[in-house]
Amino acid sequence: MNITCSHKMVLTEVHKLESEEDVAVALASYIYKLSGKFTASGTFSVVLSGGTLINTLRKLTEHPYVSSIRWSKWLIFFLDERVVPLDHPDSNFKLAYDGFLSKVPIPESNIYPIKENLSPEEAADEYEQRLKHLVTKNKLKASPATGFAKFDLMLVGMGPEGHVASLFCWHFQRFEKKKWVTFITDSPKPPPNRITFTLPLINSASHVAMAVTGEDAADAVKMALGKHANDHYPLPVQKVSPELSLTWFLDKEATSEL
Ligand SMILES: O=C1O[C@H](COP(=O)(O)O)[C@@H](O)[C@H](O)[C@H]1O
Repeated sequence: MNITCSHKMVLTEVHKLESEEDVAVALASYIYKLSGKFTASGTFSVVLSGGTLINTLRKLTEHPYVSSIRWSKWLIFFLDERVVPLDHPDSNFKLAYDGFLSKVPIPESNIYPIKENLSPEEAADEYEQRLKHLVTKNKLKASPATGFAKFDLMLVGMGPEGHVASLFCWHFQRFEKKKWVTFITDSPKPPPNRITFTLPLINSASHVAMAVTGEDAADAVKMALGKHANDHYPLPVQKVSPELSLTWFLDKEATSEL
């Protein structure tokens, strides 16, 4: 494991693990410990990405975690979402529900999917307003440093070209500075219509765990963590810098180019 500190004093840990199974085991243990810390005194706000991350969470649905985590204190949000009905095969909510949320006792009222039947722009605005309302009602913390909502933990996956959430390399959404949630109608990865947390919102979180597995991710992992990381036009993943800690969970294939 490597440990470094950036100029923002973000603790960065890199766990290079043997297999995807080892990543799932290590990620569950990490989440369990953080959950214990936050739920001892309040709620635990968790943001889920879609993609392979959801399957990597599978150990949480098994013994010993399923019966020992204080699930009733969890609040669930979505890092990005495809603008499709919630029961559509492309929906990140459906993926998360089928693979994770339906298997653990988180109260339905603590889960915050996007609203259906809105345009991408309307859906992004609606989600942002809902987050702001939750901050006003003290159901979500706010970052004193940025004023954005401060989620306790974001669980983030990465696409093979280094995208995180629905922030893609050659798309302007990655440079958004003011909005909390924005939208895209020409996503290079289908489906085209999506909403996404912006980098300032992502970087206001306390903790981010990056779970990245498989050979397809190796080039982007090299760009993000290798000696010759591209500082001139960094990949979206290289701009992830939460307030307290950034923890990478990688399998052997994902680190094969390091
Ligand atoms: O489209 C998306 O892609 C990313 C990465 O997915 P993966 O399958 O390569 O892990 C995902 O994190 C994001 O939530 C999703 O909408």
